[in-house]
Amino acid sequence: TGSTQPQRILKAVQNNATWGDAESVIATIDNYCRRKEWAMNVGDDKGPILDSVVSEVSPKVALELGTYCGYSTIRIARLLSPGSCLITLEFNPDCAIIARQIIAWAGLQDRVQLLEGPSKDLIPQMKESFRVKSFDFVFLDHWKEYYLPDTKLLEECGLLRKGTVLLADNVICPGTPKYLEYVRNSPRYESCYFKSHLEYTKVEDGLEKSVFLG
Ligand SMILES: O=C(CSCCNC(=O)c1cc(-c2ccc(F)cc2)cc(O)c1O)c1ccc(O)c(O)c1
Ligand SMILES: [Mg+2]
Repeated sequence: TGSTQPQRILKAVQNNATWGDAESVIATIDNYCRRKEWAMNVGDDKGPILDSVVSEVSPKVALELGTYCGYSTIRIARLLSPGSCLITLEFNPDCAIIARQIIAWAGLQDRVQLLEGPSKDLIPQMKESFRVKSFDFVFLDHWKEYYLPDTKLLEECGLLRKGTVLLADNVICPGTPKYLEYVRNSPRYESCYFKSHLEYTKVEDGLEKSVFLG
């Protein structure tokens, strides 16, 4: 029984990053995944685009779908102003265990709430159980075929407001054709594409930014 990839990423962080230093955690994970083993983090090519959108929105309440090891969780949380919070949903308990430790290593546990379970079950609980009025920013990075149903669920649950920004990873690779078609053709969204590359590779990928118009 060998180690899992999330366990190896955590070990790299514990061995190389500075406790409480989010930048060193991000750099450590990028170096590890570029040199040792590829992993599905948003990475250091798409990451700065994510950073610029988060900084522009400066959300008070943000949502991430798909935590994995917490790499993009940390990229987002390190840019939040005090008093703001990021809720991140992960369905895989083994990933959640690792992500909590990596988020803590970065010193960001006070701004992040990691919830375990399927997004389709957790999203309808946001208002009552987690006292969310609406989200200012949503980062979609979970199962690619769930982007569209979960976006519709967020709309139906009244969790999007005029101006909410959705940012979707992997719209080219692996691809999210149904989601793209929806946000690019719906009169309720203003969408634009940021061309980049699949993490740690030269393959094309990109982020789609979609503003909910209400
Ligand atoms: O995959 C999942 C479901 S959630 C992750 C969704 N994200 C992706 O699938 C995802 C995939 C790719 C990608 C993969 C192979 C390629 F050849 C090219 C691209 C890139 C990304 O940036 C992504 O975000 C999951 C299942 C069981 C578990 O045990 C668990 O830990 C995770
Ligand atoms: Mg991704």
